[in-house]
Amino acid sequence: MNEAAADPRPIVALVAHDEKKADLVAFCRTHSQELSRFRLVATGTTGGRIAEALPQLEITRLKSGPLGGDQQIGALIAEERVAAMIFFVDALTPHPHDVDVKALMRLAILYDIPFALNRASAELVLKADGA
Ligand SMILES: O=C(CO)COP(=O)(O)O
Repeated sequence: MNEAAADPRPIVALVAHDEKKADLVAFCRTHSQELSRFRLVATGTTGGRIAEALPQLEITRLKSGPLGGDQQIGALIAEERVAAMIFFVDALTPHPHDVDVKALMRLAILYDIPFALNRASAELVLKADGA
């Protein structure tokens, strides 16, 4: 993440559980112009899916969520480098790394960053961030 210092754009973190990845890709397609004004950082698989579908969007991929990617985004939040987070949550499936997800949300709350857990909220967050 050394390139972060050279990129002055505020970070938007993008995450989606497996069953919601297609929805997040669709959201990113609809809002690709607005999103390109931010530095996009995503968990591994989510970032891969977005990059594959929308190669024009520059995106930094961290580790996969269950392998520490959620915690890496949490660390960026704790370093006060994240302007907003969009996390499409699958509310119907249990996840083995649920503690990581909870920790990530806790940091987003603690550091008072706007974060959206579904599409309707993501639309509002993106609008409110001046995109
Ligand atoms: O599991 C996730 C969020 O908790 C997302 O991680 P991936 O993008 O690697 O699937």
